[in-house]
Amino acid sequence: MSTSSRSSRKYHGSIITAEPPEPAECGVSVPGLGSASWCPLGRPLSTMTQNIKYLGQAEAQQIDQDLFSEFGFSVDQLMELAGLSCATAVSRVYPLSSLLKSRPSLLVVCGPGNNGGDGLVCARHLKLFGYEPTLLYPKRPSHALFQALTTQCEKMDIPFLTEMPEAAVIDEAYNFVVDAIFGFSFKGAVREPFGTILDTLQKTTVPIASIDIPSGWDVEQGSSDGLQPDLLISLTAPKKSALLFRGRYHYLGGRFVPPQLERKYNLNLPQYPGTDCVLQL
Ligand SMILES: NC(=O)C1=CN([C@@H]2O[C@H](COP(=O)(O)OP(=O)(O)OC[C@H]3O[C@@H](n4cnc5c(N)ncnc54)[C@H](OP(=O)(O)O)[C@@H]3O)[C@@H](O)[C@H]2O)[C@@H](O)CC1
Ligand SMILES: [K+]
Repeated sequence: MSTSSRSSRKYHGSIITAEPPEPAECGVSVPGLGSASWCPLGRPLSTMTQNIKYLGQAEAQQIDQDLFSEFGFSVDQLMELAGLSCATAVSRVYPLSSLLKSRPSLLVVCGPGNNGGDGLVCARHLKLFGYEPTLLYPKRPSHALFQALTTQCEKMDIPFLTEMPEAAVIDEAYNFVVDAIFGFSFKGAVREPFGTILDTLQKTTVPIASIDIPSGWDVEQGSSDGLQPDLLISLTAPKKSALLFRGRYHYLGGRFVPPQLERKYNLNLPQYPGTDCVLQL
């Protein structure tokens, strides 16, 4: 199991990036973010983002409900924006020009809920951005939305695997993995087939980009021996477990929160730059 820490994880044969800066090197002024300060867990927080609210599981689910009921959004509307944010963050962190493998290949692993739906949307946008995603979608809900998202990916010639490859095969074939298995509704011990899938992901050495929450982590408490993604894309607002994230890149996405809802939950969201749909925290 690769429970590598922020500073020790090495990525083999995939991405050209410098080693992440040690925390001491992060405590400097970051262009565009103002001067950084430190949270109790030792992660730098810019003055712009240090008041951002980290959500508990119930609160994240309540906000989700409010968006759909009180504020009148549909799931597919928000999922499209969430998935686009994820594809945008991924392309910023792993630009096509940085990939070492001859093809810009990546694996997207999707779970049975809306986090998996975000993964399907993300894969579709990454394909439009010039990447070559492959999907693994082992447990597909019968809901029409997920069937439509699957059809859209099939029609864009995104291949679907029938089973999870071995870790060594993933390292060989893909530049990185997008983890869209579980989001803020994950609870309890991991059930199959996702236990085996997560075990395999932990053995890979290519970078992992997790959508909303590193899959398998408790939404509030995290998981000290679980997945350690390189990139985390928090959607709407980060969840409490994000305070324990030790990867190199933390982005915020899902720029669809109405100001009235932001005020209701005191989210204190940072201002997205210009028209960007993502923001690096
Ligand atoms: N408002 C927002 O911010 C927006 C949020 N969005 C996204 O939605 C995500 C939340 O989606 P969600 O509520 O569908 O939950 P999520 O975690 O994907 O899946 C839960 C499913 O997983 C399963 N399962 C659970 N525990 C398990 C276990 N231990 N072991 C095995 N399986 C387990 C269980 O399925 P079951 O097994 O019951 O079929 C359950 O139904 C959120 O994180 C964000 O990515 C955007 O799309 C739009 C705007
Ligand atoms: K995830």
